[in-house]
Amino acid sequence: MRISVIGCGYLGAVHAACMAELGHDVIGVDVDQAKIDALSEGRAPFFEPGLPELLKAEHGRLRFTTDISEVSHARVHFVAVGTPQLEGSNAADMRFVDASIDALLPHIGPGHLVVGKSTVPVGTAARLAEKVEATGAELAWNPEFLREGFAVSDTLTPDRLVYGVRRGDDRASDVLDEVYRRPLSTGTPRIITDYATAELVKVSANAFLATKISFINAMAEIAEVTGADVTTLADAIGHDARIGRRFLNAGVGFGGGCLPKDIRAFQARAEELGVGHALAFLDDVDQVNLRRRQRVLDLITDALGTELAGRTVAVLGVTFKPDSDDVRDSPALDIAARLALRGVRVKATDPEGIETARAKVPSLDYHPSARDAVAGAEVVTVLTEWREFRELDPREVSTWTDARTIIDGRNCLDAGAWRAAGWTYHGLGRP
Ligand SMILES: NC(=O)c1ccc[n+]([C@@H]2O[C@H](COP(=O)([O-])OP(=O)(O)OC[C@H]3O[C@@H](n4cnc5c(N)ncnc54)[C@H](O)[C@@H]3O)[C@@H](O)[C@H]2O)c1
Ligand SMILES: O=c1ccn([C@@H]2O[C@H](COP(=O)(O)OP(=O)(O)O[C@H]3O[C@H](CO)[C@@H](O)[C@H](O)[C@H]3O)[C@@H](O)[C@H]2O)c(=O)[nH]1
Repeated sequence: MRISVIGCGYLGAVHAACMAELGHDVIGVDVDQAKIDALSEGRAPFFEPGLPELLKAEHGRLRFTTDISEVSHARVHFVAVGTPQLEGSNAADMRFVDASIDALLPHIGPGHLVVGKSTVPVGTAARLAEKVEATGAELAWNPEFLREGFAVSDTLTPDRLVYGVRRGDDRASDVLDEVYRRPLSTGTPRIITDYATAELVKVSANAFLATKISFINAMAEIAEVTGADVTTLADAIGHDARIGRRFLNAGVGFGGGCLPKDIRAFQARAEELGVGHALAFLDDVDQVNLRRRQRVLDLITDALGTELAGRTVAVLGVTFKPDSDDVRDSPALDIAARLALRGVRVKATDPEGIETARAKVPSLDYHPSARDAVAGAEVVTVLTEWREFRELDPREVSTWTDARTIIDGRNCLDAGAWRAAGWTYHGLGRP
């Protein structure tokens, strides 16, 4: 099929490359010239495992452009532009979705299907359908559930596909079935529903995941005043199949370009709809999450005293999660930036996130390796659980620095091994 993908960021670039991998002819469009230049040269504009390989092996089926008129050759148009949090509000900023749909309209007509992938407030698809249908084209909403770090495999082998279509629009579902023929042939569940349900599936999934993380982080707060260990608690409750162990890792909490802004936008939309009370708990989910960042700052103050100016702290990991260079709403980078604001010399490192972090928080002292970052530090913190930090040998780290206080913001280290090597170990929600 001939496909266009409008918006080539973390979602769109992966989607475009994966659609080519599935055998489709794909044109990716973005307004960001630098991104398009990189993609056109076969370079991934951000770090995502597996994406460079797909960009190289595109078999002549993948092109990128800033010229939206080139989409007229395609028949299926995925919209994957950003929906960030509006400044000064919890709501989603819909400017990019609206602008991309307006830009598409002159180039589509009967036989074209526009497919929204961006995460949007419920009601968006119904609003946009009027514009799209006025050209003779159709609209579907096909929310995306990929995780950064696993974006390629999540797109090629999704755990489910959701199509939001106009009631009775079999053609839109048939076209999407054709697009996703390969994953469907391996038994991927597919749910065909209306626009509102599809939009809500997406934000409710993220709200549930955020709630699960904040639940365990709330237990961490209780563990901290009772001497209990939240990691053992998570293992124990996780054995109950109704609860499950995944997404019960207590630590500095959730960040990224999705969960934080999505739970806020969901609340904002519920308020607009007059049912804000139904999602009032998401405010607590957000607050529990943000308190975990303060907890790390408190542990550092406990170790160094309240006068932090002039002290030196090593921060291992600045991205919002491992295997990504994404620092959007990163708890790690937020903690580092708040330390720097208090006059701390923050020696930060990250396997892939130094440049993205530097662009946002230039005031940190960035280093290429953990060894360089910990040298001269008085406290060492691990704030993103990259494998190379999880596997640090505490005896070796002891030869790089005089520091003997380690704060494990992701509960990802072997506490016993660090203590045995002479370190004072602090996890989150652990004795
Ligand atoms: N990142 C993820 O893991 C992920 C997963 C599922 C869903 N989503 C959702 O997908 C959407 C995109 O997220 P992202 O992380 O890829 O954001 P992003 O900021 O990385 O990418 C958005 C891209 O859209 C481009 N853009 C903006 N206006 C445009 C226009 N008018 N025409 C063409 N391109 C335009 C931007 O230049 C940018 O490259 C959001 O709604 C997000 O919530 C993201
Ligand atoms: O037990 C856990 C699990 C995750 N996290 C944190 O939660 C955040 C989000 O993690 P994850 O959900 O793996 O990353 P994303 O790539 O942001 O993916 C989420 O957001 C995407 C965009 O909407 C969705 O498509 C995905 O399904 C959804 O998992 C990260 O900061 C993690 O460190 C925890 O603190 N504890």
